[in-house]
Amino acid sequence: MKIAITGGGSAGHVVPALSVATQLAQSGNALVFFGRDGSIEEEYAEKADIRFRSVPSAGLKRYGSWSNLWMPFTVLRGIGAAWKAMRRERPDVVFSKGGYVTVPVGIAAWLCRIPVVIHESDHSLGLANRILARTAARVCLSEPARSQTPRWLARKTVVTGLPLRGDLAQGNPDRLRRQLGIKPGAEVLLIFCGSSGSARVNDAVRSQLDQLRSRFAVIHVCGKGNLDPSLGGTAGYWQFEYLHADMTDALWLADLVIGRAGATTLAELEALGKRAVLVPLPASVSRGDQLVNAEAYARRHQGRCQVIQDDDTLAGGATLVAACLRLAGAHAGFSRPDPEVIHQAASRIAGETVSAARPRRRRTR
Ligand SMILES: CC(=O)N[C@H]1[C@@H](OP(=O)(O)OP(=O)(O)OC[C@H]2O[C@@H](n3ccc(=O)[nH]c3=O)[C@H](O)[C@@H]2O)O[C@H](CO)[C@@H](O)[C@@H]1O
Repeated sequence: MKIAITGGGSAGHVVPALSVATQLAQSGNALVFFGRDGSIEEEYAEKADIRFRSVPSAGLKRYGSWSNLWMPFTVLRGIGAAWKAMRRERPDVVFSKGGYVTVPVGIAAWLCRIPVVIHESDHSLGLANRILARTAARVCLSEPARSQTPRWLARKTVVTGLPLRGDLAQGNPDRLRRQLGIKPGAEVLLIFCGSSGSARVNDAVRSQLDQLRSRFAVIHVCGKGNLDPSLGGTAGYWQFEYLHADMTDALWLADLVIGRAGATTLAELEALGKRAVLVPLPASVSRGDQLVNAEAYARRHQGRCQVIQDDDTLAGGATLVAACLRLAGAHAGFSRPDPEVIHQAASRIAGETVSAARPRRRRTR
């Protein structure tokens, strides 16, 4: 069977999309990835050796931008490009993980009568998924989204869970510890804010670096273009723009994590039983899903998670340090994840995708 995968804009969509893709490839399906040129999804598809088709797309900027005026035209151009590519590729089904690039791809698939299976990770459907849900053959949900889904969708929803990164069960923290030269027994603080980093959290961390270094070995993943060269060589502090293959080892190695509250990140922290200080993305620049994610996570992990708002309290970083120190002594409770559990959601979604495929008609010459 040939299956098209789409999803992108940020690793929170791309990492789970690739976990599903891996399951589909392992059962012998041919894959093609639809995403934006020069995007994070293209980078990941290339690394996974999946053929890539580029589709122009644009998302709605929530903070009122002139570029919103062009957005409908770009999406129309994207639908045209995706339609042409669909006609050429003739996939049997499309799996769509979310992100604005999925809108033109999903609409083109619908025009070509190719079934689309979508997945939502957050508590409520994102804008792209809200658009595609009407025509989708199936809507897969991670557990939290179940109660928030509109009734008219119930007929085609399936609770599958959130597909975790495929290598999450195979962390090798000692390898990374040795590579960085972190002393055995040192408490490790990992800071990463989703896939793109956060200038505000970076500033808060760097303004309190001495305090943090006095207690932790600090691994700071700060996002593209956010390295601070003046801090290069600082003892007990390692900065990275982004971690690819090393990400799982870093998650395993961490005793405590400072992060945003993207659903994919939280699912990883939960699977590994990590303590966390969460700074959810505020509603002023998002639909507010991270605020709900963070609150629910903190409720489930009382005493092991603290939520700090991304407002004036974050500035200066003192609250961040206080939260880290408070959680530093908490019970570690690292859980070695069961590989079967790690792959469960991805394999369920792969199953849903295959079963939603249209029956192949014999080609007439
Ligand atoms: C700004 C925005 O729209 N954020 C959304 C986006 O999150 P976003 O893509 O920012 O991030 P998530 O936190 O959900 O996931 C990040 C993923 O990137 C990986 N990673 C991160 C840094 C790094 O250096 N290397 C690396 O591999 C993490 O391990 C994780 O798998 O999708 C999520 C899942 O739908 C949503 O909940 C978020 O609200």
